[in-house]
Amino acid sequence: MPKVLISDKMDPKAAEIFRARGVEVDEITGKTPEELKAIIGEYDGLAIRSSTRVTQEILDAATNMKVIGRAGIGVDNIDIPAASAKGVVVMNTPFGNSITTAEHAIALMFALARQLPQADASTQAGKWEKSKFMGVELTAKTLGLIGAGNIGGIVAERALGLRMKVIAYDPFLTEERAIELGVEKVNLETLLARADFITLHTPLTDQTRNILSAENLAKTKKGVRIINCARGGLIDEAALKQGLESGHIAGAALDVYATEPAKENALFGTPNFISTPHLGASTTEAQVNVAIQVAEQMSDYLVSGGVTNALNMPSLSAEEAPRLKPYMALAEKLGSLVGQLAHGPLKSVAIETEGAAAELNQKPITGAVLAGLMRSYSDTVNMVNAPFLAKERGLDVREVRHDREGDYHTMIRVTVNTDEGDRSVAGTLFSDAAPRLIELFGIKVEADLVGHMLYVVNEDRPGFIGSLGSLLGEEGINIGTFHLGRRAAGGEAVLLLSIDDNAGPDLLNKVKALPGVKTAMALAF
Ligand SMILES: NC(=O)c1ccc[n+]([C@@H]2O[C@H](COP(=O)([O-])OP(=O)(O)OC[C@H]3O[C@@H](n4cnc5c(N)ncnc54)[C@H](O)[C@@H]3O)[C@@H](O)[C@H]2O)c1
Ligand SMILES: O=C(O)CC[C@@H](O)C(=O)O
Repeated sequence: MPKVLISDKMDPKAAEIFRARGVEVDEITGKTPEELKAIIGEYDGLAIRSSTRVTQEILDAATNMKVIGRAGIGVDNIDIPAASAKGVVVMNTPFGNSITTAEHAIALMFALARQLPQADASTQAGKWEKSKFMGVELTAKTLGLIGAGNIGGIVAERALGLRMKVIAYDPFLTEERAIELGVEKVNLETLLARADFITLHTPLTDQTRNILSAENLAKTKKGVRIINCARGGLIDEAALKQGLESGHIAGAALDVYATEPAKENALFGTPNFISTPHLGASTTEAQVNVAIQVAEQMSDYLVSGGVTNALNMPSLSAEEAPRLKPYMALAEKLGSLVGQLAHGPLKSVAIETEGAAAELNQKPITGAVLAGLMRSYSDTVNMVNAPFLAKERGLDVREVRHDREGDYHTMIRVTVNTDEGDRSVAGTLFSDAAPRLIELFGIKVEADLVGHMLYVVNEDRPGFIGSLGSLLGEEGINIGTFHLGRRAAGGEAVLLLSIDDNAGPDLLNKVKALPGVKTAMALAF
């Protein structure tokens, strides 16, 4: 039974779902990195929010880890390249807390416009400072969105309902989507110059880090109010403080900080500054949503191989997964066969599908071929990290889906190109869904690719099979299955034998010494 650790505070629904789906679960929160490292090796899955940092070190200790699920959106607390390199799927729940976070941004906008926290504190202190808290209306004001994805889009909708004018800077926002949202697409300079309120809704990337730098803050309209419910690091906090103190910036409300937890921050106590402790996603509804979603997604993956909302792997629904399973087994075996047989550095790989295989999601088939192919280079390769490894090695990967009807109801062909030219293998699924090789380097040969195998290329001449059989008998090697193919009578022939043990170098040398043998190799599947 797969085992998952929930290491951040999460709605109890998550554990309920894991258990109901046959996944064992431990909830252990508040561990230090060292403590987490000591226990993480036991688990196949890790479910987190934003407190647990999944670093290279944690991943190194996570020897059984298959999937990390983030109950939320931002994955900047996970070292995704390190997880990918280890073959660990990283998933998030991209929509479960969007409305809640958008509402928090709107709440902070109102709080800034009417200085609600300050007015509350003053009134409860018995001061009744009615004239001190003169606010501004939102109606007819311009809201500048930096980032108009899921959350930015919802904020825009709500702001339009408040009769604000919404302008958006987002290099990936199409004109069509901007029209659909009812926002005006502008460049950053224009947004800075025109917005009365600016709200940030981008991830933290190399492009967005410090997007509200000292220089950009200086370009904002005097009296601007700024809201950040996205990520700390998007705003230069020192420059923001200066802007608030000088009065150029009329107010700022932050939910997120460059360093979290922000138990201390230079902004605290600055006039017109409002602060919440990363509460954007903190509503009952959002936490139930993300807990359910993360547990369902992770269970699907651990139990049936379904992949949803993965950041380092193509999606594969839980319904598709069982249909694809035998094809992926075939694809992996073909990749492995050609990887073991091809000599020299691989330059490209083409994966062709025909018949039923061509109607399926191709990405998992490609991932499985690459995993098989790369196994010769890495013991830890799987479908998740194989495409990354292939890319790292500069391997050109091509998928071709054929419409044509072939001899088989379904077929996958894998062709690799090396210094020796193209080498191709093809396979099919028999009615029992068992993968079978049907062609090897242009020679028709039908074989199961299982366990230890001996691959021999020889000249097709009478008596050869007998002499090979005698040699194996003398060496005490038991033959399981025997598959034979030849290019033409008297031409090149291929033998694939399944044997009980690995063929060691001594045996291979003896096989190679038999008359007419061109190649002999041990294969393993
Ligand atoms: N405070 C919280 O508790 C909380 C809760 C949920 C999400 N978040 C954060 O909110 C952010 C937005 O989430 P989302 O679901 O809307 O993400 P999203 O991916 O749907 O949208 C992000 C948008 O940013 C845009 N973008 C990317 N690079 C940009 C750039 N250089 N300049 C301008 N725009 C750029 C993208 O095109 C996209 O439209 C994320 O960082 C997420 O982690 C915070
Ligand atoms: O889990 C949380 O409380 C914060 C989540 C939020 O930052 C996110 O990116 O989804």
